[in-house]
Amino acid sequence: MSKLIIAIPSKGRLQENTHAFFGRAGLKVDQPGGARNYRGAIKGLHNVEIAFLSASEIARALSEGSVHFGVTGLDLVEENISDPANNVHVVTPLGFGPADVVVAVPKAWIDVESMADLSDVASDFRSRHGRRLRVATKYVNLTRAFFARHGIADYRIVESAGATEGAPAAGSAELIVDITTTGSTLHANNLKILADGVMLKSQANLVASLNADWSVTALAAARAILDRVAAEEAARGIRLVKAVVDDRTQALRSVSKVGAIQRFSESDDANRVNVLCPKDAVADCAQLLIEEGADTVTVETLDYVFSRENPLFTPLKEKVGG
Ligand SMILES: Nc1ncnc2c1ncn2[C@@H]1O[C@H](COP(=O)(O)OP(=O)(O)OP(=O)(O)O)[C@@H](O)[C@H]1O
Ligand SMILES: O=P(O)(O)OC[C@H]1O[C@H](OP(=O)(O)OP(=O)(O)O)[C@H](O)[C@@H]1O
Ligand SMILES: [Mg+2]
Repeated sequence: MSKLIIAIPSKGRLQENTHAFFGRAGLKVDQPGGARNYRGAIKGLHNVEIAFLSASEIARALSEGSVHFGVTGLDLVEENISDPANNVHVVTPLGFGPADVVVAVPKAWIDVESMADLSDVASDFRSRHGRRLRVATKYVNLTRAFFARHGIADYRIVESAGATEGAPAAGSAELIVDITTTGSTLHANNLKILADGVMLKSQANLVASLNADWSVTALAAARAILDRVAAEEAARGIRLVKAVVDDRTQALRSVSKVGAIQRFSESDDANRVNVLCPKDAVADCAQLLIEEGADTVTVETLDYVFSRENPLFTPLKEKVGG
């Protein structure tokens, strides 16, 4: 029996939000011995083991199949995993860690605004200087693919491990490809993003490895985790709306137009309605119920909405067999 292994960021900007994400799903990540212990557990789930890794190590572990699930940035999935479509399955985006991978050039290049302009500069540069334009980046694979798509071949990649934005000023490259969120690092280094130079819009994702050992035990644990995650996700978009109306059947028909549905049959009071309503339609739903005779309509937020069909688990199960 092999446990389900989940890799979560041990440091960096995704760490805190990852703990919060599992917490919202009612899953408490335990790191016995504190931040220096690289193995942990989830309280109450005995067939789950947590591996604490850096965000880029998580992408590699998913690719190898040494972990079943990982939380990491889409940029790292696309950069560090060859043929991601056949090696990993993106379970769900997590709504945090937004960042764009972009092509940025010195602001002083006033007539370079697009990838087409850059293409011209690259050819000119080569004939004028007898060497190729240098692009500093750690996103080597993403850069190659993106530049090829724009027909740019006259360039050379200078691999950069950190402080990439400093490369043009330091003279080690002419332009860069890097990740940005607020843009303040680019701005501080007098760089601008090309108009069509956004290569990838990234955020943190829950990702499954297709190469891991998906034993019956691991798959059952995955289902338990994804049930909670899906239930929490569903609850965030839904409100419980309650009212007493003149005619329940007619009221339910009316609110079904805004997507509200009755989930529980009430035998006690023939005029009471309890409906689950999409969050954005709550005001319309309340209005319709008042038209159906309600004096008061109350709206409650929910912690979880569990369903027999799990939209996160079903596609995973299809991919890993089981
Ligand atoms: N402003 C940002 N800059 C860089 N990365 C960001 C930003 N916002 C979100 N991210 C995401 O966080 C991921 C990890 O970045 P972070 O710098 O936190 O990790 P790290 O601790 O440097 O990890 P590693 O040592 O593996 O590089 C990025 O790959 C990206 O997906
Ligand atoms: O657009 P901004 O909001 O300014 O953020 C972008 C910067 O943040 C990241 O560096 P990080 O701080 O992670 O340092 P690192 O390169 O050492 O990982 C990234 O590599 C950029 O340099
Ligand atoms: Mg970083």
